[in-house]
Amino acid sequence: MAESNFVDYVKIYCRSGKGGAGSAHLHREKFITKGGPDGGDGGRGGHVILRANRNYWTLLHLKYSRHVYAGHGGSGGASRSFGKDGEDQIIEVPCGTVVFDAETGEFLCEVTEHGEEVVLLKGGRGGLGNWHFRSATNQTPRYAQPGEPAIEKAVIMELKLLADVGLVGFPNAGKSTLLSVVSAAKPKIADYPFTTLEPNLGIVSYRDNRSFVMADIPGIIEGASEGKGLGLRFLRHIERNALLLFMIPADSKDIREEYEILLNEIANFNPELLDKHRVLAITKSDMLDEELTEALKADLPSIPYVFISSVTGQGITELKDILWEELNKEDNKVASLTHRNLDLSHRVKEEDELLLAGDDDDEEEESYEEYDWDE
Ligand SMILES: Nc1nc2c(ncn2[C@@H]2O[C@H](COP(=O)(O)OP(=O)(O)OP(=O)(O)O)[C@@H](O)[C@H]2O)c(=O)[nH]1
Ligand SMILES: [Mg+2]
Repeated sequence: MAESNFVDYVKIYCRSGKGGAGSAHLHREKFITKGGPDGGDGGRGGHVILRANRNYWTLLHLKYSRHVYAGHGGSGGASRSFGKDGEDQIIEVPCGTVVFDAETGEFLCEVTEHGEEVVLLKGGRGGLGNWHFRSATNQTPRYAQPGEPAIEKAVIMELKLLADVGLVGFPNAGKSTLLSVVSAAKPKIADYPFTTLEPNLGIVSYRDNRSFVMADIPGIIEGASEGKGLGLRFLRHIERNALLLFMIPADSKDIREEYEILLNEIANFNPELLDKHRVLAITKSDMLDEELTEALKADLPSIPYVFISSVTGQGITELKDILWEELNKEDNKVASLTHRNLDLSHRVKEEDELLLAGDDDDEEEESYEEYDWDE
């Protein structure tokens, strides 16, 4: 298989900048040999900052930037001159990026709104120059604070697509076909299971220039929660959707049973998914006549439903109406954000270990702890 452009997982080694050292300079002039202390403060070390940018849709641009180093703060100088602040490093990511500690799997932060910024690693504070340490007993202190040390951390970034409607269904149910008729997206469509191997997003335009986002994900089969088929890895992309659209073909052996299986699989992945509003689309309804349609209606799950055909266009407008109505219900305004600690162990590759092992840089340790910054 060709290498995918859809990157929803990267591991990056980040380091903030250390604070610049304060200066211990003593003032000197032609006729003043022992002037007062005039050492300036060190500059702040650069932060590593995460910023959401809606122009990115994947983490592909970060795939090969395995190290991100912010600049160190400059040292303070004579005449109370300040050291320069270290340069911040800004990592631009798509909205919906979640960051975990690569070693512990602990949730660190996430950004959802365009332009939202989070300081991932704080730069070290600059040390105070000796000028600050004058006292009645010591007019010429010869010490100054070192800068605060840098922070280093390997992080894992994961992308959770932000869509309003997530499509849930067995392979071949017609999910991608629907997306292709209601949006400009051009997902691959074929008459065999598992055509879709990675999520597709499409913008569905609705009346009066309104729109919503639909996510087409790979099909789910019974046993997916135990790893069958493509497993449930892609289900995290519907964790934050406001609404789940179940898609079951009209020629399904048993619509109700298929619905129960799907429900069960997603509940195994994350029970919170059951809190979401659900709508059922019976797809490929062009294969039905009126009599069959009525017969099927008699035994459907009790959620809003609509018979659709992506081929003839039957029910598509009605479907959009139902989706829009459900999306805008009072209790459905914000999709709940889940911060579960994902088990990342299966995704850490050997090369990542090598990458981490090679990162020891032997910088001299400064005895920073002696200084109580909060005093
Ligand atoms: N008759 C009919 N066939 C349809 C309709 N929608 C989709 N199909 C056919 O069903 C097959 C599967 O469609 P896809 O859209 O690829 O199905 P999918 O749910 O995305 O499948 P996976 O990606 O494998 O999970 C294709 O051969 C489509 O042409 C429909 O409304 N009517
Ligand atoms: Mg598909």
